[in-house]
Amino acid sequence: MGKGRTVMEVGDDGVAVVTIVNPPANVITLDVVRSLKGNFEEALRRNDVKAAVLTGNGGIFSGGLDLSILRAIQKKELETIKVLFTSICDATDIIEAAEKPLVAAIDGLALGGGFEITLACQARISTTRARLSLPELQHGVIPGFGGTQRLPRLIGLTKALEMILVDASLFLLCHPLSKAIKAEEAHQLGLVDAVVSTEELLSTARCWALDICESRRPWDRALSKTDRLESAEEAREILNLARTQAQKQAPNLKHPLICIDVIEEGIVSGPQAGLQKETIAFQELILSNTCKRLVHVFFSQRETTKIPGITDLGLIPSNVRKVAVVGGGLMGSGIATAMILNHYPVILKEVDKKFLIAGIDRIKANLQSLVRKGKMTKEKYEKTLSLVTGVLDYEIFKEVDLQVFADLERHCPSHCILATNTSTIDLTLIGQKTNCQNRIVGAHFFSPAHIMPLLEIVCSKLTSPQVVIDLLDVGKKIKKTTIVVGNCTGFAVNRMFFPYTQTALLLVDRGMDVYKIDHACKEFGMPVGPFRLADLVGLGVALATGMQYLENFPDRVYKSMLVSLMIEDKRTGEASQKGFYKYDGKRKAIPDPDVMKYVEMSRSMTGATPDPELVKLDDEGIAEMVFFPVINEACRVLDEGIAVKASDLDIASIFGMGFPPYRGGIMHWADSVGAAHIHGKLSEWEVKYGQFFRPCSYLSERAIGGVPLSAPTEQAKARL
Ligand SMILES: C[C@H](O)CC(=O)SCCNC(=O)CCNC(=O)[C@H](O)C(C)(C)COP(=O)(O)OP(=O)(O)OC[C@H]1O[C@@H](n2cnc3c(N)ncnc32)[C@H](O)[C@@H]1OP(=O)(O)O
Repeated sequence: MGKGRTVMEVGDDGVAVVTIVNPPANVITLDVVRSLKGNFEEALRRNDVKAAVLTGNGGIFSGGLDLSILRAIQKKELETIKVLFTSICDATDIIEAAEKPLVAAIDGLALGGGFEITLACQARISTTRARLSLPELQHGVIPGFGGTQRLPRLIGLTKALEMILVDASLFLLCHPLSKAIKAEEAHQLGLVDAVVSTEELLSTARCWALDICESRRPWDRALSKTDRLESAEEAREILNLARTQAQKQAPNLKHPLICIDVIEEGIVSGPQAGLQKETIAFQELILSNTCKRLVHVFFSQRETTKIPGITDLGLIPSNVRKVAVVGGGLMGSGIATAMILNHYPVILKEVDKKFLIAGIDRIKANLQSLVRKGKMTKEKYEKTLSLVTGVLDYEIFKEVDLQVFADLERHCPSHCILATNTSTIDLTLIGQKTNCQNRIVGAHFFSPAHIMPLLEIVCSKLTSPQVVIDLLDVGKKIKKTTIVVGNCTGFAVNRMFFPYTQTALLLVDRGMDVYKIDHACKEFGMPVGPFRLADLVGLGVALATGMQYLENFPDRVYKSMLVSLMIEDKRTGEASQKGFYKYDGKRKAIPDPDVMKYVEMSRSMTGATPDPELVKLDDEGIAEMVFFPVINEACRVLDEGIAVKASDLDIASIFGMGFPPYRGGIMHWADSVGAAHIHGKLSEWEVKYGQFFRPCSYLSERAIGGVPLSAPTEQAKARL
């Protein structure tokens, strides 16, 4: 938080090069800002300095403001907020008002506050690998170092909004770089003045700075520019459209709307008024629950790869170079696509030619969809597809480093990792007939595997730490968020997911409307409700998973007949165009009154009587009933040691289940609601509706002891 610095070197040409040094990401801390300000003041004072260049050390310009500053402010550990803003405003004011030009030399990433500082410079030169982005909204804040005012003035309102707002329903799950502008595009937009090689970066920036100084190039001050701004009327229309979109995409979030108001203020009342409003809004937003939860998500996501007893052993990842995928069905082809998209050559093995062609066709379809969406060029398509080799035998398996399981021990080299994508089957059973249990690991992808961001790495007690390290490395290279979990039926994500549908089925048997439940879950922030989800994955899969759970956790499975009855009548979900909804062939889900027929049959078969109290529940009440059993199961997962820490379950729930990130993840949200309240409700429902709701001992003990559900076990024990 308080580390990092800038260093200044003055050359014989009269150019001072100021470099941000704060590895690994050159984040902006108070020390960096103070040092930056000190360097500029010195450069302005010195007679031997005519101009300055600002750059970052080690191939990255800056990863933006140090997010732990936000966390410290939220925990009230620090009174830095005013100091920080005064310093940064002073620094950008100095840059912008200076009589000596400052040119930004950008190599690699320039994100958030780091990028915003470059906008106050008189010019920006970048390398070809530069990527510029304003990911602040992903953290529940808005650009706070002048970005809301300078960016629209440099590239126009439409493009600036595109960069700042992203798709509000998706941005919370996106990688901060997913909407980053690449060097070439930045150049076309006029955001970057020249794109050069890494070797030429500093020399070009120095010359550019001197050229400005000697009036051979224009002296651009972003805040005084108006030529790229739309007319007042056009601006109003664009901003209103942005508001409508933001509200539609993320109705539970306020900060995208606040951001639009701040931008508008600058256009209506001028840049100084805009800057002032930006500072006030930024400071208020830091203390919002949304920001607190999203910052928690940022750090929790990075914590998932820190696993005691595995990642602290000093092991170095082996270089996995080639992957074999056995089976080209939906999952296999998705996994193969995820691999080739990230440059891994893949051998796809099938049992016969027909299946092999079908598997390759699925991969082609996955890639073609990216081409259609403009995310991949035709040339890249051919190159990517050429990384797949289809085979019908094991001849070339001797070359592979990682294969997605069958009992192939004898066909693969002795270092090969054998990874299974099973979502339920016990790993030790899978490896029973091999002599390499230490190389057997679960690589649980979520469908569609090339799109869903989570990879659950499942270890048995026999899996070697090296294998986990290697798979974590592959996971990072294929851009997945990874969580490492223990071995049990359903692992972490599916175990938490199961009660989601189960409670919904129970509620329907007790009188509630199918669509009311889905609606309440969507209002809560889930991408789809439990019934729409069941249609998506297929009712057959939902039933089979139910059977697995019945076998393994019979005490907490609610035995509804609804899904079986619908399957019997060939209502199997979206694939058959009817399930809990009817489908119009264009993926639109339409509520179907016919579903009531099955609901009534199910109610009479299970002997469940509608409960008038339940029928009256509002959206919030329904969400509690659906999610408290999910929390209960998450507590069991933690208690059994399947997950290492509560924050891993937060990440698993967000990236695997679609739990709204702005609620901080399942355990973080649970603690905000309070263990005592959750425990009280579950106990009440247990009495009314049966043992399905019985709170587990972990939850009961913590509720009684007043210990947060996400507190580490030792802390909990110490306090109990
Ligand atoms: C006032 C302003 O408008 C407000 C802001 O600037 S808000 C901040 C905007 N910046 C961002 O959102 C960028 C956040 N960072 C990232 O997206 C990614 O870390 C990155 C793309 C920079 C690098 O990714 P990658 O190479 O995969 O490395 P990653 O593991 O994520 O980060 C390396 C380390 O830097 C830390 N880090 C990176 N950016 C950070 C940031 N902005 N604040 C604090 N720590 C940060 C990470 O926590 C990690 O630390 P660790 O090794 O102790 O876990």
